[in-house]
Amino acid sequence: MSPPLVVFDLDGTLVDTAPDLVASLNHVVTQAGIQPVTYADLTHLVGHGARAMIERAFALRGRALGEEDLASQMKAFVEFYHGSMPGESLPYPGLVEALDRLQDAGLKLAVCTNKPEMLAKRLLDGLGLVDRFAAIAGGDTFSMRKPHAEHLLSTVANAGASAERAVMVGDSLNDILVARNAAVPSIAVPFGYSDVPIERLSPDRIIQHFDELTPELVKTMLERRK
Ligand SMILES: O=C(O)COP(=O)(O)O
Ligand SMILES: [Mg+2]
Repeated sequence: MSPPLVVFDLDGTLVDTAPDLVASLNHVVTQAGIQPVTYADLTHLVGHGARAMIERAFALRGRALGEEDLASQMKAFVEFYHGSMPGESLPYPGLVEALDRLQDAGLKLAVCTNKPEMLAKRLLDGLGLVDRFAAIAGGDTFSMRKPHAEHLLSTVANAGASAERAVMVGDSLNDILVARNAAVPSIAVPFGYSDVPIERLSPDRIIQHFDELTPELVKTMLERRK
């Protein structure tokens, strides 16, 4: 039997990327003469990939971007964000200890994020976490992304695991939906960037802190789905 696999979302789940996302977004929007975005705006902006984030940030201030403008703003954003990584972004409290615990018990780990793969890998590398994961799939790794089941199922396959032995941990709607679409149990964390209280998304389990993420919890959730 293949070892259990714990698949994590990135922004708002593994890492608090808010300070650098806000700074990088504001680097592009202020250059375009638009009012800066705030931390409070992030719950509406993050979770659907970098392109959608930029489009939404401009739309917040009533500015629609054509394809060409969007592409050049995206390029400026990626350059700035990539160049400043890992910046002030930090893993959430207890995360590293939780990863240790899971790995020590023989569980495998993976990342399924809508962030572009190159940015996800660079960020995790900057934080010394990249080698922890058997697979890291971004929003542009496959032709489908969260909430499409294929994003999670292909991440699981790339990690050499089986969907029957996987759980998904995330902070917002697309994470809970992708898990449901792929028939994988979901664990939600309340400290990320969801625009609605996560209870409303009906995850299979909510943990308040990574201290609660144990091999036993994962195994219990996998048992229950049989
Ligand atoms: O919107 C993004 O860029 C990524 O968000 P995610 O890591 O929460 O999927
Ligand atoms: Mg997230």
